[in-house]
Amino acid sequence: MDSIKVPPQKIESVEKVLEKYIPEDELKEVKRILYGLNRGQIVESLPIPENVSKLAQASNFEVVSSKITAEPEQLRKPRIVKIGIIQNAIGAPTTDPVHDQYMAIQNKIEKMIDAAGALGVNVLCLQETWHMPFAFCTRERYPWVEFAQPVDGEATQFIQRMARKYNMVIVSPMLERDLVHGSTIHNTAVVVGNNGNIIGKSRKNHIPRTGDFNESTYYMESTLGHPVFETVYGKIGINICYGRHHNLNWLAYGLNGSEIVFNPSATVGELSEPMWGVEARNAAMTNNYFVGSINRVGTEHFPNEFTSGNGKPAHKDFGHFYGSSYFSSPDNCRSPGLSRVSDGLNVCEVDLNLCQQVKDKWNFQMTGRYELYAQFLTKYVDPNYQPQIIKDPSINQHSNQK
Ligand SMILES: NC(=O)NCCC(=O)O
Repeated sequence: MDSIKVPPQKIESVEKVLEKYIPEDELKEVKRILYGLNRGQIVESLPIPENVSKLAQASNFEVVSSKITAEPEQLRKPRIVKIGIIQNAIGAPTTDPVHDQYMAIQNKIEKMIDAAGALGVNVLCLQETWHMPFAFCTRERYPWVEFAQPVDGEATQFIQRMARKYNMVIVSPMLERDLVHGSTIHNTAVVVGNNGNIIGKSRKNHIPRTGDFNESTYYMESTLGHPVFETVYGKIGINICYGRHHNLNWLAYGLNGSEIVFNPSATVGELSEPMWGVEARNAAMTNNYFVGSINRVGTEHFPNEFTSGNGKPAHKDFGHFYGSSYFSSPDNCRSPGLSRVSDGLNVCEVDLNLCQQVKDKWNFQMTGRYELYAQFLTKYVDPNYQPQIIKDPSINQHSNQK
């Protein structure tokens, strides 16, 4: 299909390139340096059962599975949770009728959730506004706003059915139309409990104003704070896409008690790919929770040209969404990633006890000096704030330093 074609020169993943060219013994060392160790070992990859492989092959998506463990404790049992993340291309051209496009994506997602169910996934998160193309580049209202749905609309009802079917908590990032507040639109994540109940919603805290990411044409920043959802499988926060560039945003989800933070995203190679493997890992390490980073995949072509005031010629696509969804662990290691070019399900079995164990080892919360920063930020947001700069008095005494 034209709208999701991937140019042949695109590499499938950095990992595949490393595995192809680096000899086995050196590869282990390269992986240790780049991906870290979990309790002294490279993160263990788990085999994919045949029924899941067959399903994935038939529906053309990749499945990756791994395991991150914690030390056994005397007083607490292990808290083993299987976390899943799904990345996908759109399912139909952006010129098709809105509801056909939605159904094409839902049909793909259903098979991937079936695979997650077969793997025993407990908590699953989909990509940012999973039920539509990421059309915000266009700044056109119609038909794109027609993809927006109320929190309890068709997309959520589908997710609720799947949650019940597999006893799974599912985070469903979607374009929400808030019927109670002037039918405004929001970039939202709905958290559906394992009984199919809607536990609540979180919204995107930071809206990008960069490149083609013209989302502020459609919706404003969240006013819901940093909610953390206590589910039967652990405490979950959702830091939607561009929020990953904001360290205080990650911090707040951590201070509210998250054990898993999802970062459902839509981002393109030219803009952010070197940041992708760094930001979430840093957040997991410094806040001592697991992070599931999800990026959509493929190139989405839109019918009309658009520009974004950045000097680029008018164009009809964002560029390539590079997928590469992966997990970061509180102990500095990370899981293997999904491909840069195809749909995929990444599953990681974790022991949530690791969060507390790493907190006790590094003491970042104890040494955090939050009162210092609270005072600083209070002063900083005062319009009369003066930056605390101590200038070298000798600077202007030298004629060559003006
Ligand atoms: N979806 C979104 O917020 N994208 C912004 C680009 C980025 O943060 O990489």
